[in-house]
Amino acid sequence: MEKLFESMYKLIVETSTNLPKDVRRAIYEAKLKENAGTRAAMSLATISENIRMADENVSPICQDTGLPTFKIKVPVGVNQLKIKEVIKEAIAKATKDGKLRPNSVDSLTGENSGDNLGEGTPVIKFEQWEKDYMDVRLILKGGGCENKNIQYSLPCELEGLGRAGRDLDGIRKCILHSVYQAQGQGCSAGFIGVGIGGDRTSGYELAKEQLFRSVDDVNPNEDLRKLEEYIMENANKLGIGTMGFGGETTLLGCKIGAINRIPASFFVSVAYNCWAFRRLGVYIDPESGEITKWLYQDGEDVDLSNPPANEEAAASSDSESRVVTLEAPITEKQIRELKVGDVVRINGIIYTGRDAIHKYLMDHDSPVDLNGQIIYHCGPVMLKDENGNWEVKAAGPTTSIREEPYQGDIMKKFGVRAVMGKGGMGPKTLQALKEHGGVYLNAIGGAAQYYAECIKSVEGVDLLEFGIPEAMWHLRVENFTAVVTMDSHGNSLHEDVDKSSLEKLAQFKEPVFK
Ligand SMILES: O=C(O)C[C@H](O)C(=O)O
Ligand code: SF4
Repeated sequence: MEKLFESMYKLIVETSTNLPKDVRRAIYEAKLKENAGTRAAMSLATISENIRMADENVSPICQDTGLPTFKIKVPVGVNQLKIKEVIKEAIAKATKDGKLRPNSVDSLTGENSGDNLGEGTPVIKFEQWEKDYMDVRLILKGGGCENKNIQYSLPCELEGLGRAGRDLDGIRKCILHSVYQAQGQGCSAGFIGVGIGGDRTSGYELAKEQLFRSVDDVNPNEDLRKLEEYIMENANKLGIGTMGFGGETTLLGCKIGAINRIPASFFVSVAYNCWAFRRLGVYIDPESGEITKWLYQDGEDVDLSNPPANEEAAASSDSESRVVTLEAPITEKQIRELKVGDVVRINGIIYTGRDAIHKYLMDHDSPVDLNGQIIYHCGPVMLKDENGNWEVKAAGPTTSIREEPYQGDIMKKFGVRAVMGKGGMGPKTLQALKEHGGVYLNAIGGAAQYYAECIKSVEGVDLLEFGIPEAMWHLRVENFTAVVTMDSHGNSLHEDVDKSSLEKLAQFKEPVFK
């Protein structure tokens, strides 16, 4: 198996940088459905451009590597311990090469291991089979969408939908609800894997297993096939859309599996995956360790640049949008002029800050003067070049709602005028934006290459002891584009989309599957 290391390294790099063909086709279909000039069309154009750039740069599609998870089938007698060792080496090398973000963090101390290895990381699961080759699959599922996974215990009461009973119709309601509750926070439009039955653990396992099905396969179980079709058709009527900006496509794929349960339990488990659905697979010759076939790469190759990604035209033809240039330090007057729907282009310095920084700033001084500044919720992939200078390899936004308990207080304490991330924030932040004079800017989640290109230099870093993703990076940007989705006048696009999608959800209250 002397070629196994090379094969595993290739699988990891391809999975992180090259979106599979079946996923590309689903995104292409979504693009065709959106009207030119809408925020959804503009976001999908950015996403498409990002996919192209990741390919070209052989760099991560999204900065979040997730918890790399391998599912491996081996012929009887193949040494699984050896395979595990080789995979770990390949993961460490891919991290060192900037193809993965160091993402393995000690849960108690917060220390980042730096190489994606540690207790429980990566996840490697084996099964034996009768075939004479190995099947190795890898999924890189990021944290934002992982946090939107949900498990229902039937019977239950669901917002908008009422009672969900222990039958196919109750399952239908849970799945629709799972899409509603994710809103844009898991970087919609998403793919869902649903597991019916099992216990809390095996139910989630089954849900994740569904994500390894090809997007365009057909469920062999007739009831589940009908349910998958129903969900695809109707979840897309919720109007959540790309990034939760509203639009025609909210869901790109739905795969459902069922296993037995015990009489007292009835779980419906949903694994939500963002549009950056990075999962690939290979067949491996167990003698040489060589790749004999790539999976998910059959079928038509779509051209995602078609229709062309003309963002400028899209932004200006949207009657709601004006384009405003921002450069810190920003005054309260400038901020109060911004309204939900405005497109901003940022030039100058922005500072990253995510979970560790927000917690830290609550009871410490800031290492830099944040008065009038912009905080970017982002945990980038960074590498040092041969001269010892930091280079940005990927830098899309992270889910902002995690900072909800801190954000308003921090803006007021330090005079921050704008925070940028994705998925929006809640009522506490909205209130603070109003009182203090601030805005929330929504960048396109997962567009890590697209934004990395807007970063012209790394001017400094503080609190690097928190690890690369959690440090405060000082970034000089040019034409960094985002949309105002919460303003200083009490308006929130996220609140509006949540409300209208809940109303739409209620239209699915009546039984469909008897
Ligand atoms: O950790 C990140 O960079 C982002 C995360 O995947 C998220 O969606 O919030
Ligand atoms: S930032 Fe968005 S696209 Fe990237 S892993 Fe998180 S949920 Fe997925």
